[in-house]
Amino acid sequence: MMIKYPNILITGTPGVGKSTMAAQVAENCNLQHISVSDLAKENNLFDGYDDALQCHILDEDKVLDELEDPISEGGKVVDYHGSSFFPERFFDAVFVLRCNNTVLHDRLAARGYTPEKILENIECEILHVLRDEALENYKPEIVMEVENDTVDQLEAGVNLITEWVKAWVRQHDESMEQ
Ligand SMILES: Nc1ncnc2c1ncn2[C@@H]1O[C@H](COP(=O)(O)OP(=O)(O)O)[C@@H](O)[C@H]1O
Repeated sequence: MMIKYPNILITGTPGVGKSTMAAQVAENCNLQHISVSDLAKENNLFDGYDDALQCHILDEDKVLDELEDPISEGGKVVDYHGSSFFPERFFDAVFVLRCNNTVLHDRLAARGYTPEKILENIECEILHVLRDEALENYKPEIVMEVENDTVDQLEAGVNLITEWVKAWVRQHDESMEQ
C-alpha cells in the first residue's frame, strides 16, 4: 500500500526562521524541503527587479508550474514569505512562524539588510500581514501560528509540526484500510 504524506507550507515574515524550521521538519519527517526563494533562484523564475523593495519579483506562474508535480506527489515542506498565490488545494496545513520585534531586528541586521528594509519587515510582523494572508486564503482550522524567538521554541515548533505530520499520516492510513 502506498503511504500518503501531507504537503505543508511554512510561512511568515522574512527572518522568522522559516527555512531553518522547514529544513529540520523535513529531516525529522523524511519529507522534502522546498524553499520557494531557492527554487526561483536556481531556475530563474523571476520577472524583473523591484527597486523599492530591493528584491527580485517572483514569476508566480512559473513557480506554480514548477511546484505542480512535486506537490502532487505529496510529502513537501514548502517555505515562503507569502501564501496567497498558491492554490488552496496545495497544502494540508499552513504554519505561520512569528517572531518578537527585537529578535527579528537582530536577525535581519545580521543578514545585512538596510534599516529601511528591516523596518518594513518589522512592520509586516507587527501588523500580522502574513498571518492574515494565510487566514484569508486557507481554512482557519488548518492555519497554525508558531512563536519562534528562541532555540527552545525552534525545537518545540519542529516537534509540534512533526507530531502533526505523524497524526496526518496515521489518519490517512486508517481511512485507506476502511
Ligand atoms: N528559533 C531560533 N532561535 C535562534 N535563531 C534562529 C531561530 N530560528 C531561526 N534562527 C536564525 O535566524 C536567522 C533567520 O532564519 P531563517 O530560517 O533564514 O529565516 P527565514 O527563512 O524565515 O527568512 C538565521 O540566522 C537562523 O539561524
